[in-house]
Amino acid sequence: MSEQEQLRSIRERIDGIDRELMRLISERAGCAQTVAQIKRAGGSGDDFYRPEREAQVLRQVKDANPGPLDGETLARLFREIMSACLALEAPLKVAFLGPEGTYTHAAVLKHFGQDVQLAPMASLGEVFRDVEAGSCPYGVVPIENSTEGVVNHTLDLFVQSPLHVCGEILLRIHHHLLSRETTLGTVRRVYAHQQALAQCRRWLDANLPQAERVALSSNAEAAQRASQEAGAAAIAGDTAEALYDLTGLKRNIEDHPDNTTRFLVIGRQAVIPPSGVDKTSVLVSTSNRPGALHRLLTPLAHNDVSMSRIESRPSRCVNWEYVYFLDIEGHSEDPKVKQALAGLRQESELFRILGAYPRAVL
Ligand SMILES: C=C(O[C@@H]1C=C(C(=O)O)C=C[C@H]1O)C(=O)O
Repeated sequence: MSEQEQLRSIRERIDGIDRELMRLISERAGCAQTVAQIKRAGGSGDDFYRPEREAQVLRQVKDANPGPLDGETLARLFREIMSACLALEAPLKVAFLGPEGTYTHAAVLKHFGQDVQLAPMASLGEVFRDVEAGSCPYGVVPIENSTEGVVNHTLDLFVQSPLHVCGEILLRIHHHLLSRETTLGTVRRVYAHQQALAQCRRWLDANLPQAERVALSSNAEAAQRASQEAGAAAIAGDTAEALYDLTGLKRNIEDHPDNTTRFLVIGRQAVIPPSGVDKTSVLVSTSNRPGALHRLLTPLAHNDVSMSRIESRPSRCVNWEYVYFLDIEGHSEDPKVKQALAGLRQESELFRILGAYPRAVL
């Protein structure tokens, strides 16, 4: 067979597979519509999103992946199929720290897929308020970065808010130097969010020591300025690069190659049913007595429950008193975790389960 004949034959096979895929995806979408009818009849209101079920579907895809695509890639494709199916049941609107082009925007798309409705907000406080008021059922906020640490403002907002954590998103952060300029030599000013400036500090010191660094409220705003100003560059990611039509003067300038930001999905739903691989976040406080923190954490050790994170913040009520944010492996309804939480509750003055939710799959 000639090369042309071989290609024609294999492309006919691909066409056949695509028709079959189309039929199967449409059949799947029809099932999602039936699910919507059942949920409506059961009085679920308009919130059809089920984080635990979506996490299970994505995990099954990764576990059963026959190759040659890697599990992550296959799961991303299924992420988009589910996003389209959910949009058919009822459109899902998500508030996030805007404007469009921020890393939080990228996190929203990674977690909810392209069919989500975007509601960009001007500040973290507005994201919380919008979800509290019910304008959006869910919101997405940054909580910590592997290089720069915790986002204190988000933690403080949780203390005041009745909202819960419904999910987490891990996003590898790649920073690019974007500009209208074509060489580093003509860049006199670099705009970025203060976190991005910090995450690229060493690269900037080595490659643009003379350029002025200007912190702005978001990387997207930085990209917008760089697109309008001669001699300016911005540090931002892929989403901003495409949106503001800038060229990447230098790509991946983050000082740590595994630079990752963790985001939380916030919502009004108190506890998400167990997905099988979950986390629980709690907010506790204790009096300022010797051994208080030790006593607080003892129930976790006694019940063999791992804590993956602890952060402290000033209580803002009494000087030198602190509230603690704990992330625990497992779901608040798992027997071991339930017992550990009961012990923790007894030892603490303030105790609130912020949420139990699926661990990030993608
Ligand atoms: C179809 C459902 O509704 C939504 C869509 C899902 C999907 O397409 O697989 C999964 C969970 C829900 O967010 C369901 O609850 O099963």
